Amino acid sequence: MTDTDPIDDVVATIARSASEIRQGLIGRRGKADETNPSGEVQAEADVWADELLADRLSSIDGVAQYASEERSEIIDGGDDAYCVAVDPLDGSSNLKSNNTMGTVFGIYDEPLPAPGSALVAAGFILYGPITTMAYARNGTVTKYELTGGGRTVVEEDVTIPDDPLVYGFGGRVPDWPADFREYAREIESDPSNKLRYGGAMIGDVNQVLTYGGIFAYPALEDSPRGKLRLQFEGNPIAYVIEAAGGRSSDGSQSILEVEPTDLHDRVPLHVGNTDWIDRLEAVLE
Ligand SMILES: O=P(O)(O)OC[C@H]1O[C@](O)(COP(=O)(O)O)[C@@H](O)[C@@H]1O
Ligand SMILES: [Mg+2]
Ligand SMILES: [Mg+2]
Repeated sequence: MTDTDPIDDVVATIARSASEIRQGLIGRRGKADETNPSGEVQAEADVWADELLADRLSSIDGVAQYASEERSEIIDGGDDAYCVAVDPLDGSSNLKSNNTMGTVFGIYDEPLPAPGSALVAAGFILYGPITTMAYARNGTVTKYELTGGGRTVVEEDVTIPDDPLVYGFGGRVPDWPADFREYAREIESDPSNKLRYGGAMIGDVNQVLTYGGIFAYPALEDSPRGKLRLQFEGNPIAYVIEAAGGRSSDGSQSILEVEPTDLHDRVPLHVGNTDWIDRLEAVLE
C-alpha cells in the first residue's frame, strides 16, 4: 500500500472488497456446519467473508489486531496503532430470502475488547439494490456508492433528519420487558410513525439514518444483554449515529461508554433521534 494512513487503508480495503463480497454470496447461501462464538449457526458466506476480510485487513501496516463476530480469537499482529473489529455479514439469515444485508466495521486505537470511546472511525456497507457505505470519522458521516473497486461520495455531513419517521424493533414482542413494550406502544400509537423492520440491523439502521427514527434490539426477558454484539455491531453503529447527530443507548447510557468484559459481549442496542432515545431512557429508568 502506498497510502500512509492505516485508517484510510482499512476503509479503502473494505470498500474495495464489498463488491467482491456481494458477488461471492452467490453459491454460498447454505449453512456452514459450524457455530460462531455467540452460538449461532454460521452461513457459508459468513465464514467466507470473514476469511476474506481477515486476510486483507490483518496484513495492513498499522493494524495490530483483527477480530470478528465469526471467530473466537483475535488475530494479533503486534503492537501497531489500530485494531479492527468486523461483522463480516450482518443479517446473514436474510441470505435465504435474498433480502438486505451489510458489513460493519469499527477501527479502535486500543487493544480489543475496547470501549466505543476508543473508536477512531467506523462504518457500514449496505448490500441493497445499490452497494453503499456510510462512514464516520472525526465527527462527520459520509455516504458513498461503491462500484467495483471505486467509491463515489453521494452525501457529505450526513445528519439524521429532525423529524423522526421510522421505527424497527428486534426480538419477539412477548420477550420484551414491560417497560420496553410500553415505549414501543407509545411510538406505534403516533399515526405519523411507520414500522420498518427487515431483520438485518444494517438495513434497519440505514432507514433510521435516512428518514429519522429509532432502531432497537432491546434487552429481552431471558437475555438481559439482548442479541447484538458490542464490539462488532453496537459500538460501530453507535459511533455512526452519534456522528450524524443522533444518540445511542444501552438503556441508560451511550453505548460508546459501555466497558467490555469479553470480546463477544452483547449489548442492548437503541439508536436514533436524540429526543426519541431520551424518551426511551426515561421510560426504561
Ligand atoms: O432474526 P432476529 O432474531 O430478529 O435478529 C435480527 C437481528 O440479528 C442480526 O441478524 C444479527 O446479526 P448477524 O446476522 O450478523 O448475526 C441483526 O442484523 C438483526 O437486527
Ligand atoms: Mg450482525
Ligand atoms: Mg454477522
